[in-house]
Amino acid sequence: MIDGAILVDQDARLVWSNDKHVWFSDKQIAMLGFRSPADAIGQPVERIIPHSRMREVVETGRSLPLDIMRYGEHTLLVSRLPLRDEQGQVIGALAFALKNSLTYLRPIADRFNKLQSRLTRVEQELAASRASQYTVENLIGFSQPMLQVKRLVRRAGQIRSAVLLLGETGTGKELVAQSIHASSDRAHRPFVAVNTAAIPENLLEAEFFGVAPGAYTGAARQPRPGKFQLAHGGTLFLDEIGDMPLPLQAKLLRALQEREVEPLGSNQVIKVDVRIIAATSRPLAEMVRSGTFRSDLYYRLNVFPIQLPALRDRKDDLEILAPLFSEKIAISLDQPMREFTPAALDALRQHDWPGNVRELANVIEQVYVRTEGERIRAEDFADILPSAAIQPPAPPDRKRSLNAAMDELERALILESLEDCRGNKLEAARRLGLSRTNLYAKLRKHGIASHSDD
Ligand SMILES: Nc1ncnc2c1ncn2[C@@H]1O[C@H](COP(=O)(O)OP(=O)(O)OP(=O)(O)O)[C@@H](O)[C@H]1O
Repeated sequence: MIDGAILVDQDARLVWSNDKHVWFSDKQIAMLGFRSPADAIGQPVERIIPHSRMREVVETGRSLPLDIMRYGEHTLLVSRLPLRDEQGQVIGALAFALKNSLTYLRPIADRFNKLQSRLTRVEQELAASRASQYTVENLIGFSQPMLQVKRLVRRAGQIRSAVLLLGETGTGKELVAQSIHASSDRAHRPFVAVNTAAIPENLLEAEFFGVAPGAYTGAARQPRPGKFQLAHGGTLFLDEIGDMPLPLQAKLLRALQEREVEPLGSNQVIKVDVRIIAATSRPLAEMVRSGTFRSDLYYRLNVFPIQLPALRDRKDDLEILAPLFSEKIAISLDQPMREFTPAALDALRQHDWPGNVRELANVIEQVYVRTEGERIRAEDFADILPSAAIQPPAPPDRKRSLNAAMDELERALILESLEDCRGNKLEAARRLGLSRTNLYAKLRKHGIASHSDD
């Protein structure tokens, strides 16, 4: 009866899978550089099945007995169960999948598909809407920093306190805010986002608190609700909170403390019940010290902070993010999907990604638009990524000896490799094509400090 079954250990690493592989295609396995599905054993489950919820099962100990999910072209009915030892400790989890080809599942699958298309229609109608579109499964990544973010997101969904999201531009702050809302008990209520930096200062107050009818010349006769009123019962996402002018910070603090707002031109207050998620890419704590951000508002918002990692600090995630964006972009451009050559993935790892995941998506889109070919190769990034690694090496200083130039290049390559492998010398040696002993000798030769003995 079972079309797919997998077993993971308590760290959500794949321990076993049956030989039907409904969750992943041969193509996917090849893309990850594996020779056969057996090579996937021991890998974090999200590396093979990016949207997997098995980690949630091992981390929470709760089963997800009935879930309908789409994997590639299949609609699967998935049951996930935690496995416990005699003391009741979770030691892993088991998942079974049934394809909808089974006749007796047809009615449920048909109903699901019908509901799904109805949902897609409604979602399209609500495109500019107040419902959040993303859940924690849309947060892609299995690196340690990202797994920690997912844990905090789930935790934030269970509490009602304010959340402060800190992270560089493009690290997924809005995506995380939507995921928190979607996993909270306010999920069926509005999610309203307001970007402080995008609104002219003189309009901010009206935007936040609304306008009473006839409040000023030209104001409409109907009252105009502010974002607080629109988010009533749900979540208000205050993006770029660090850009909020000081006078408005005082008014915002008052609204949060009193749980009421006063629309512009009105002398009446309106009760509001909103959960606040604020975000900024600015150093808010420093701004408090320099007096450009109110400390009382900061403490009010900083109840449950979540720091989103920069992409350069979780480069392992590139290998799943890049193919996922490639697939998304191929679909949106109506082109066949292009896989990455290993050298192309390596080129992505060399880049520092100041614009983070948003930049990655843009870069891949540019490759699709500017280049041709079945696969994405390292050369395709030549005019797009300013990374030194993909540029031709700088012309040598003719006055130096060949030996000095070679030494300098060797030192730079070793340092770069160590940085990419986060100091893991065994891995760095493998990438450089050196034996471990040889690498150690070169570290000594170049005076590169050896901090760890991995
Ligand atoms: N972990 C992730 N998994 C999948 N997609 C991601 C992830 N992080 C970011 N993205 C994608 O990157 C883009 C930028 O994300 P988002 O707008 O949430 O970033 P942000 O931190 O709010 O940026 P800004 O500070 O510039 O507003 C979006 O398309 C989002 O879907």
